[in-house]
Amino acid sequence: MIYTLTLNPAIDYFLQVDHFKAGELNHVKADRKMAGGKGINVSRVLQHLGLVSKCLGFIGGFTGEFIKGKLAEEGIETDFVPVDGDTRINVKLKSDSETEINGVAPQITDAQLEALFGKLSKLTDTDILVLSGSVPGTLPVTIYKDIIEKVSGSGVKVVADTSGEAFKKVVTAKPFLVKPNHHELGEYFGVTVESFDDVKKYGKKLVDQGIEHVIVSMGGKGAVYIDKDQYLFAPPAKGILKNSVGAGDSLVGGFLSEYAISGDFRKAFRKGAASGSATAFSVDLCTKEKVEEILPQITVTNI
Ligand SMILES: Nc1ncnc2c1ncn2[C@@H]1O[C@H](COP(=O)(O)OP(=O)(O)OP(=O)(O)O)[C@@H](O)[C@H]1O
Ligand SMILES: O=P(O)(O)OC[C@@]1(O)O[C@H](CO)[C@@H](O)[C@@H]1O
Repeated sequence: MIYTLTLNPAIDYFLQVDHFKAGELNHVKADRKMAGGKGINVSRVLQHLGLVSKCLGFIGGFTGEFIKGKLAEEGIETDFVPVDGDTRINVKLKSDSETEINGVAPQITDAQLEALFGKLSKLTDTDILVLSGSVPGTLPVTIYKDIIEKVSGSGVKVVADTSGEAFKKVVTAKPFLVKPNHHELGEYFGVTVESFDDVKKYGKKLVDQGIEHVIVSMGGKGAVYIDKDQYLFAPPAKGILKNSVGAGDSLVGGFLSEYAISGDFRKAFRKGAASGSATAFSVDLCTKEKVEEILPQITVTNI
């Protein structure tokens, strides 16, 4: 079973405003509320691509009820730890440019954290655990590292997709796979990562630190896969950008949808890249039909 852990889920509140002006009254032309948070997005993509997964994490309040309802409507399994406060709302403002304002997490108590550890202790070597997104302020920034250390005896494969300090800490626990974007990779090493050579150089440094598989996503420039033997490039598909929110999660979801079945990294990387582009060209996260339409455009090459 694939488990996704979203410590900090959100309602993603998309607002369309014509020519947004800061400091003035703006009227919304259209809006949309989605169940969001990186791990939840991975589970939704897996569901769209025909794979079962289970969402773990902390959820609370009226916003949490909304998210649970949306996931139930889609038939996605969940096993959240309830918390007292309201799960956050993240504003995704689409106007002449895209602006994101991500909300603040509710309080998480020691007992609630223990309840999560209890669930994670049941995972086995046939499972994959995806750790995705930001860490709520009331949890230690080492939490993903702590989780990997706690589950390491079980043989569960851990995928990590986070940023900032949490990424720095989780890397030291050597997850099976990490998926930074090129900005996050640069931030980790204190450099600017722009070119493919930069991505290869710094991605390989993560492999040398003991991470078996590294995927660096580069938005509209595609993605690079690195392990100890090879560098692979997946180009972006051609299309009209509708929504970049969740493209990275779709890459992870698409990758796992193939890897969990065939164990073939090259095929999985291709499917992940197609899924990322499919989401970029969709209003919501990618569908199976959209991914299949895009797959022929993605030829993975050794670079
Ligand atoms: N404009 C685009 N055109 C084509 N493909 C895209 C575009 N944007 C993203 N993709 C595809 O999706 C993948 C993931 O995108 P990106 O690098 O933006 O992820 P991210 O920064 O982790 O995003 P998020 O955090 O919003 O999920 C890219 O590697 C690429 O394959
Ligand atoms: O604040 P975090 O946890 O880093 O990111 C959360 C988030 O921006 O990431 C997802 C897209 O990847 C959205 O669904 C969600 O709003």
